[in-house]
Amino acid sequence: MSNPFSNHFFSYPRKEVHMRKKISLLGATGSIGRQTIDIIHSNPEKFELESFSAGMNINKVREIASVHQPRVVSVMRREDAQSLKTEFPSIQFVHGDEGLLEVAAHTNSDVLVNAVIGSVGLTPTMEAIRVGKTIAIANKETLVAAGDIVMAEARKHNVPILPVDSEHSALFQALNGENVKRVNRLILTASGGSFRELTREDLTRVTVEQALAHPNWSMGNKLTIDSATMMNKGLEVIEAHHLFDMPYDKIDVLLHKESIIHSMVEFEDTSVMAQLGSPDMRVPIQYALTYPDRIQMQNAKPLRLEEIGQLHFEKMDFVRFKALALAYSAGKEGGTMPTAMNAANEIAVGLFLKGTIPFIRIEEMIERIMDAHQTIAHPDLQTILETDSLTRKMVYAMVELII
Ligand SMILES: NC(=O)C1=CN([C@@H]2O[C@H](COP(=O)(O)OP(=O)(O)OC[C@H]3O[C@@H](n4cnc5c(N)ncnc54)[C@H](OP(=O)(O)O)[C@@H]3O)[C@@H](O)[C@H]2O)C=CC1
Ligand SMILES: CC(=O)[C@@H](O)[C@H](O)COP(=O)(O)O
Ligand SMILES: [Mn+2]
Repeated sequence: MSNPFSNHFFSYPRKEVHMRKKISLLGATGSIGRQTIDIIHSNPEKFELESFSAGMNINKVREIASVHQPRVVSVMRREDAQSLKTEFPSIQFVHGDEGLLEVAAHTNSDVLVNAVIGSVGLTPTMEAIRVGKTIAIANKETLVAAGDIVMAEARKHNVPILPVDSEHSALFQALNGENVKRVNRLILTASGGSFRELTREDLTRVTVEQALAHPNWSMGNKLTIDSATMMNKGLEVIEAHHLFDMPYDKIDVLLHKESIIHSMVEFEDTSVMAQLGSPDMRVPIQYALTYPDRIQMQNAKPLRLEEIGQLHFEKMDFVRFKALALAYSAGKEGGTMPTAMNAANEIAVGLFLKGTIPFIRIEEMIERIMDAHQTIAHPDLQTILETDSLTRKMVYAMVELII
């Protein structure tokens, strides 16, 4: 980059958002998806839902479709698409992987909000970048599985990748207008998740229900488990590496149980810029949609530090939170290793949620997959997709052997 103050994130002119943005939304029925719909619904003069995708929650699809009347909707199964078409004849219904591509890239939207869960978000994101859509990315697995390729494609097509994840939105805001060359380190805060007070011995006895009780955030099940294992922070370290082009030795994690400071940037002169707020994902979602402007938040939960009183910080313990150590190691290795780690995590978390494996086995399985994985350096998209698919099969085969 010739001008260090203007990478492709920060080169936008400072102006108010007057245009009514058309939005495509992957994962509309999920936690981020619903909050995105909430923002669109609260600001009809600013945003319009052009197209959306969902998986199996057809009742929620009906609800969103009847209120927003989008042009195109994708669902997972063909039979759902067919029956929805009879209920909403003016909407085009598509399905499956092709449907995700159609919603993400082939409708008349300005912005793709990628809020689907898992690396299934990768191919539609690549396609949306190729046709020049701005990407608001919540779906961290896409960047973990293929960050080098996604960011290179975004640079090639001059497409902004705007962070939605709360920590990355915080870093993005703290870096706004700064010289990224003067950064000492990025400091990602971590709540510690549902089991932050437990020892590793305690973790052998925890239940799915306990794991799903996050202390600060209401999120989808997979992410809530990732937060409890601390793999979420590992995925976020890799996400930050790609989004901000930052080496791993300049990305730290700090335990901060209140989730009020969403992350920080320390500069060479020792100044630290932090972004604070009540835990409310609508704030980073809306910021990604209005950037570089800001608009009022409906039903806001303003931060009142005098009511909170104290904020707490602790050094990260990489022995206790082994999944974070695995993620740093996968990120530093690069190539297909983060792809394999991510795929192993997705399957292992799914197995834990179904009650097939105990909580502590999640990280054990990831470690075994990483030990066995032969990293391919500088993979292309096809190699990434093959690694993802092969790793999933390997995890299932491993489970057959253990149970
Ligand atoms: N929730 C949060 O607060 C935050 C989330 N994120 C990230 O955002 C992403 C979404 O998270 P979250 O909203 O919690 O997830 P949810 O589980 O709540 O929602 C997932 C969405 O993806 C859909 N979906 C699931 N599998 C498929 C599939 N195979 N094909 C098509 N659609 C599918 C679901 O459809 P359906 O329900 O209809 O089956 C649903 O709409 C994740 O990457 C997460 O890490 C990042 C920061 C915060
Ligand atoms: C809200 C959000 O961004 C989540 O990804 C969050 O980071 C989970 O919190 P912890 O992983 O810190 O528990
Ligand atoms: Mn996060």
